[in-house]
Amino acid sequence: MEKIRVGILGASGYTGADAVRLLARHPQVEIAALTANSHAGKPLAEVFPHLSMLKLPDLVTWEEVNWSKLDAVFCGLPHGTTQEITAKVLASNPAIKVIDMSADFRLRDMDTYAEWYGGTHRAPDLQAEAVYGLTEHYRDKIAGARLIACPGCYPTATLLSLVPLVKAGLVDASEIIVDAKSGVSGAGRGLKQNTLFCEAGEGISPYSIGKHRHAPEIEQEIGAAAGAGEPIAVNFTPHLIPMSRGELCTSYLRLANGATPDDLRAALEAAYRDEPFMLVAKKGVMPQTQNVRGSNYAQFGVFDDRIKGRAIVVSVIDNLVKGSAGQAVQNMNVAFGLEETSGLLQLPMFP
Ligand SMILES: NC(=O)C1=CN([C@@H]2O[C@H](COP(=O)(O)OP(=O)(O)OC[C@H]3O[C@@H](n4cnc5c(N)ncnc54)[C@H](OP(=O)(O)O)[C@@H]3O)[C@@H](O)[C@H]2O)C=CC1
Ligand SMILES: CC(=O)N[C@@H](CCC(=O)OP(=O)(O)O)C(=O)O
Repeated sequence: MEKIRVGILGASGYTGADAVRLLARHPQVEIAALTANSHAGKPLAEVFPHLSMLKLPDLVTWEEVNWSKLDAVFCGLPHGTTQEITAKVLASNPAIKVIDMSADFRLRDMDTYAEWYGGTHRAPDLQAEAVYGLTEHYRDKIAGARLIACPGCYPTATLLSLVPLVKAGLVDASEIIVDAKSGVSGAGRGLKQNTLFCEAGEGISPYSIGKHRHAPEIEQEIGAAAGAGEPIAVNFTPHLIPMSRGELCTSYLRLANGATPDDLRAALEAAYRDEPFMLVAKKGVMPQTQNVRGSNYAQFGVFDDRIKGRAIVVSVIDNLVKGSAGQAVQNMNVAFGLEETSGLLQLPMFP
């Protein structure tokens, strides 16, 4: 079988670089193009010395890429920039499969997109075409898709733990509280004051309280799991914590239809029995980010709440792997009919 020729847009960023790291060892992939913005013209090894052992094309601007020579494109670009670039890529080569790691194509409702991303979408036809790339729950659609919108890292961690519970009617979808923590790489490589060592180290800080753009994304998918007409409300608060990668989301849930926390754990075990990357912790075992660091695994734990009728679910992922580049590679594998775990079986790094 001929190798899939892949281009990675935004290879000088964190998600792009992690896509390079994974795809460089993928047996069915050839990395044929890498793009950057301010770093265009450099070898990737100059930006990321940890990848210096790889033979790779130099970084170029996306305008310099010959799309006719590619089969798949991974986009690790800032949201807002991806929609126009994707429209040009697909106009130039309609056969390319685009696997987008940005937020540009995740929200299906145009008004919701405009409200949370500050304006009208500039490629509405593509937004309508895009398939939400939460692999474990949209595998059939991803298999036939040309444009895959990979979920945000927080929605990935949250939805993987909650969708099976909502689908089974075990929790009240109108009262979900998600308390989320992310390592600093979640904010990208660009310089931002709050991610400086002096400001992010030695402390933990919430941000976007009550108004983070991942809340409507999580609600969209909880709504899809609950079914039309069901009331949905997700309270979502993210925090920045001083570690480079990893994400932990704690969901506080009201039980429904007489369910117990043990029923929730059993539902997750049943939903994910045959899933290669989903780990449901045994009763009493605490999920922690170190258990999945550097890997495409997600781990979930279900706990009793002291308060009757409630339960607490904890999920962990690596934001740059299952939360972006790894899930993107998993989606490419599904879209091209490859073994879904291909290139993704690295074990977590510990300590
Ligand atoms: N970090 C994370 O954990 C996650 C991020 N995401 C999403 O993935 C996308 C990329 O994130 P991340 O890798 O963290 O971001 P980074 O800031 O680390 O990287 C952004 C990349 O985009 C390039 N770029 C910036 N502006 C432009 C432009 N106008 N035109 C073309 N290229 C441009 C940069 O090039 P250069 O450096 O050369 O200027 C760089 O390669 C974002 O949409 C983010 O929201 C999704 C899930 C998780
Ligand atoms: C720590 C941090 O800043 N995280 C980012 C989320 C990163 C991500 O997965 O989301 P998108 O792909 O939607 O950007 C944030 O809260 O905006």
